[in-house]
Amino acid sequence: MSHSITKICEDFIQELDQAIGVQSADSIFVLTDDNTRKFCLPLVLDSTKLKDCHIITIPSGDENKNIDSAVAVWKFLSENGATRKSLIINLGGGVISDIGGFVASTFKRGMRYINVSTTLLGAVDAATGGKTGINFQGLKNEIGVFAPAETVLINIDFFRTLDDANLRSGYAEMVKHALIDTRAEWDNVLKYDLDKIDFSELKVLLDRSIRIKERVVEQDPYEANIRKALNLGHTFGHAFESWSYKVQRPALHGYAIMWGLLCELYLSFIKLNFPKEDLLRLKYLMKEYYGTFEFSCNDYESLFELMTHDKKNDSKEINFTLLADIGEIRINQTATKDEIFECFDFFREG
Ligand SMILES: NC(=O)c1ccc[n+]([C@@H]2O[C@H](COP(=O)([O-])OP(=O)(O)OC[C@H]3O[C@@H](n4cnc5c(N)ncnc54)[C@H](O)[C@@H]3O)[C@@H](O)[C@H]2O)c1
Ligand SMILES: O=C(O)C(=O)C[C@@H](O)[C@H](O)[C@H](O)COP(=O)(O)O
Ligand SMILES: [Zn+2]
Repeated sequence: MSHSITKICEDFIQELDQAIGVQSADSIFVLTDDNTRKFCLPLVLDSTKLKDCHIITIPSGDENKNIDSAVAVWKFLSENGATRKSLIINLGGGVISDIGGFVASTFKRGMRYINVSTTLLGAVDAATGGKTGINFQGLKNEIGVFAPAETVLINIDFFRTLDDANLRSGYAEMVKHALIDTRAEWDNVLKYDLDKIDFSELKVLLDRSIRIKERVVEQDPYEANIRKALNLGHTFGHAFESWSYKVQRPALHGYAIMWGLLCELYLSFIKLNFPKEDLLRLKYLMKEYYGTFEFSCNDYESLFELMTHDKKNDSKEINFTLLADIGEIRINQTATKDEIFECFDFFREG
């Protein structure tokens, strides 16, 4: 699998025109959700390359990252003459790039796609690296394929219409990237002031954060080994996220991952001696900006059951990526049910 370079654009329309131009597509489909149709599409349509494009819109939100949305997009492509030489432009956050990438890579066994990431989370993480897919039966990304975008374009200006919650959600994946990288990057990311969003500072951090992901994906595109580092926080995090929809208290992906990171750094602390002061720094950040997720000990079994579906698992054991220190990645770690429940206790202690 070859990897595209993710670009933070200086002149977005010029870069978009160029990215579309090199594809020589026979027709172009722009996939949006309700919000990106309203906030982002008008700017994108300034591209002369898009004057005859088809626009497909699906409802926003992770609850719509499902087979019904995929079917709606496949149907639209089929009824509007899409061929293998057509191009999809995914204009949106992680939900749009995950579904759009999945639909593109399966329609007629594969058409090309470009991600134009309009959320911080999409820009720092989801749009890059070729993981595509949909949720299924209450499980995150249960169905999907690895299929990279031709190009990933980021226009920081799109982030200006994001609310604080979605900025924080994206920042959580930047925290994850810093944790698997270096202490210097961890310090830099923690210094960023979430109370006063400065977009030019964010751009510098974002660029470095994307490169952390790109370096990992380059080494192991199909997650056979080191790419599992990018899943730090997700064994617990995806269980929290799935559970949040079950109990009708939906949590944004990045919030669930921040909660998952706290549990997994605690597990790292008890099993690998991860530094307590860094665990507490993360706990402080979480409490200040992400709040907590309420559940009781009666819910432990259900959360545990969700963790048994993690894609990193290869037997009856649950697979974690843990850290011995900042940047000291230990993949393929396991934990007993008692240890996992101890993490839930620690999380609920507040
Ligand atoms: N494939 C991967 O490697 C990968 C990595 C991380 C996360 N993900 C997936 O990404 C998804 C989360 O991504 P997300 O946080 O971008 O979610 P999202 O795509 O749902 O976007 C969040 C919200 O912001 C709205 N929005 C998007 N752009 C906007 C803009 N510019 N202005 C105003 N509103 C805007 C959306 O409509 C939505 O309501 C999850 O499904 C997660 O599983 C995938
Ligand atoms: O790119 C990766 O690899 C990741 O794990 C990035 C994660 O942030 C992302 O949430 C991903 O979708 C999780 O994948 P999954 O394989 O655990 O479903
Ligand atoms: Zn994630």
